[in-house]
Amino acid sequence: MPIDLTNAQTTARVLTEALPYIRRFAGKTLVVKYGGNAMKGDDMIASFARDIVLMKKVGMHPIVVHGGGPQIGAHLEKLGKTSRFIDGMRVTDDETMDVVEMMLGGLVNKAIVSAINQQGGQAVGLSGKDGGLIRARKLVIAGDDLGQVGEVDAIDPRVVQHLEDGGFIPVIAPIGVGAHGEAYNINADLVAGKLASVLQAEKLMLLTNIPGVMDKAGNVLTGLTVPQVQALIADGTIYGGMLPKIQCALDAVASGVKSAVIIDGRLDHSVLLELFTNEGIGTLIRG
Ligand SMILES: Nc1ncnc2c1ncn2[C@@H]1O[C@H](COP(=O)(O)OP(=O)(O)O)[C@@H](O)[C@H]1O
Ligand SMILES: CC(=O)N[C@@H](CCC(=O)OP(=O)(O)O)C(=O)O
Repeated sequence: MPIDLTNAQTTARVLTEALPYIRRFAGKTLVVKYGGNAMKGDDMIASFARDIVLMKKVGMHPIVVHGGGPQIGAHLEKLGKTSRFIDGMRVTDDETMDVVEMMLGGLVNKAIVSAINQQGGQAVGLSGKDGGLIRARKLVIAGDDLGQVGEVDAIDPRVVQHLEDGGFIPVIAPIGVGAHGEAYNINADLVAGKLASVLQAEKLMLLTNIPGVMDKAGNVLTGLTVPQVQALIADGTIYGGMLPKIQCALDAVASGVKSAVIIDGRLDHSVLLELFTNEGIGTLIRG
């Protein structure tokens, strides 16, 4: 339900409710993964950017990791190429890798950087190649060759920490660099999860195009423990693109990230509603 901030009483209530959360997260790093399905159109990106800038202004350290799967797909289509996916990963030949690098490192990254700067923030766009941020190796799945699809080998967070210290908001495209300087296409959820672990982030927020993890009847499961997630995977309630996402969330909380949340990034102010209200939104996973 949208909040009516033209009403003074509502505004006062919202601010009173938000204050303890602002204090709690001040000075803390939060990794926000912005999925390609939640960035459909300038208004959605502007709303996301407003939330990120507000986080920064009240003293948090948001770090954005973005996807762009649909945007890559649309461009490949223009070139007459259709993608094949194995376990949610786009099989990436050399030509596809060029498009991934152009779309993620270029167009999508700069659209987010620009939107944040428009809202009064100071964003800096990076790919995993910059400052040696993401070292990657080829992802090997038994029986299949995914081409230039990578997995994270190591993260060197220094460039991100320098940007944080300087008051900038890092915006990271999920491209890794291999031992010989070659580019790898990495699922953005994987990068966000690993970065959150390495930075020991307070929270990992995964913004997608569904209201949260749902049960078989379509109800959003607002809170999940690790054993509950395992049961939902085992009985097939969680499948497809949700599998790598939930796995990243589990890995992150297992490695010390306080919590991970899967929320609907298409909602106006989804990030603020999750962070600053008692109920929050989406599905929260704790260790
Ligand atoms: N139990 C579940 N609850 C919600 N979504 C699920 C579930 N199991 C599978 N999914 C699928 O996972 C999708 C989200 O993953 P994905 O499309 O990869 O997101 P993104 O592109 O934002 O990373 C949902 O749109 C839905 O189709
Ligand atoms: C290997 C692999 O599949 N990489 C993804 C990278 C982008 C991504 O993860 O984007 P979303 O978060 O919007 O899905 C791809 O090529 O689509």
